[in-house]
Amino acid sequence: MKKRTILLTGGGTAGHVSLNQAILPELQKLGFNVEYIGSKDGIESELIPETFPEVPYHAISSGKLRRYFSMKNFSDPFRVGAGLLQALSIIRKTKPEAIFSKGGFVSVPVAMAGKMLGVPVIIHESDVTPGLANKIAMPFANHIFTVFKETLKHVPAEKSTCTGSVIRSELMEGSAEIGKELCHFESDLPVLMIMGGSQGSAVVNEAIRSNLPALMEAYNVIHLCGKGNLDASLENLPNYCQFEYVTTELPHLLHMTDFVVSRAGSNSIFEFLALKKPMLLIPLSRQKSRGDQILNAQLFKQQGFAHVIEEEDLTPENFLSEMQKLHLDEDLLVENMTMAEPPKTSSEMAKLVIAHSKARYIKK
Ligand SMILES: CC(=O)N[C@H]1[C@@H](OP(=O)(O)OP(=O)(O)OC[C@H]2O[C@@H](n3ccc(=O)[nH]c3=O)[C@H](O)[C@@H]2O)O[C@H](CO)[C@@H](O)[C@@H]1O
Repeated sequence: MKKRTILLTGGGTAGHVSLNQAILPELQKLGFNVEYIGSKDGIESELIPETFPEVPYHAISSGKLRRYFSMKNFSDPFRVGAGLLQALSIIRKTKPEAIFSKGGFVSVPVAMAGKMLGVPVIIHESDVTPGLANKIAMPFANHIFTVFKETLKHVPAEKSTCTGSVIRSELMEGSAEIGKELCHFESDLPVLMIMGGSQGSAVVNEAIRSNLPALMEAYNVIHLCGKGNLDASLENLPNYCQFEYVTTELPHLLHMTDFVVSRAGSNSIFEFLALKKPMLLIPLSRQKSRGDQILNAQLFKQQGFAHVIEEEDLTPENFLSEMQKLHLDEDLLVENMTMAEPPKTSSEMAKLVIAHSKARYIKK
């Protein structure tokens, strides 16, 4: 019997791909054929074929939907239109039971095409306030899942459920020993991981590198600095290890980490919470975003999971004093995180997706 198909979509940044990476193998275990619709050159076009070479990857045209003026605002609607035609053709061929959309601009024409062809569309929103792509796609959705319960105020309540976070299972299974081999640290100092989101952050990189001598006295530093941001002059330092972007290494690096400094993208911060890593968050500012990371970070601070410093308040001097405060608060932060609601497993999330698809029964 031919396997039933689930179509996944989402991309642009890893934050719009990582949940798809988590549930994809679980959907396969449940007996479904999984196919992916992504953009031609977004991060998903690398991550999905690399991790799941057996999964058909359909690249479609996508255009950015901007809230500001750009000459591309005139050409991008045509790209979105082309993406819609391509998505319609892929959906007609694959006849999916459901489309699961993790957001990002590429997902908008896919959700629209799903609605036009009567395929259930399920959207996932991981930030407190919905991103522009998800906002546009919401009318086409049959159901919306949110990570934060506060998000339910910003989405149509009658077709939305808060599921909490979902963590890729491999992140829970790292080995600190392998992490140590990857970094070649020579001392036993505590390990500080820096993550500037999936793309790296110039502001976070500057805060770290301008304080490197002081930081290296207190920590072994793992710096995930983003594509194109390696600094050749910092190679071969004994307590500093920089990577552009890590994939299979991440679980091991996380397991050897004692403290984290990070942007406040939803996926990252829930991963640190699940692994109980005391974190100092530097959310993306309102000048550069809709302020979603500020809200994510504030909710984590209110629950006692994180310390937060806003980008505008960050100076080389107060960064070091914030690190000292984080260190002093370590036990309390870990205690609070231990009491947090555990994340959903990828398998539970995959079953929720199926529960909202045409296929309402699952192979036992
Ligand atoms: C600039 C921007 O638009 N940022 C948004 C984007 O962030 P971004 O793409 O940075 O998303 P998140 O922080 O949510 O997730 C990043 C993901 O990348 C992974 N990772 C990161 C670095 C690395 O080297 N290897 C690796 O695997 C993390 O483990 C995590 O799973 O999506 C988030 C979720 O919608 C939003 O909250 C952010 O505001």
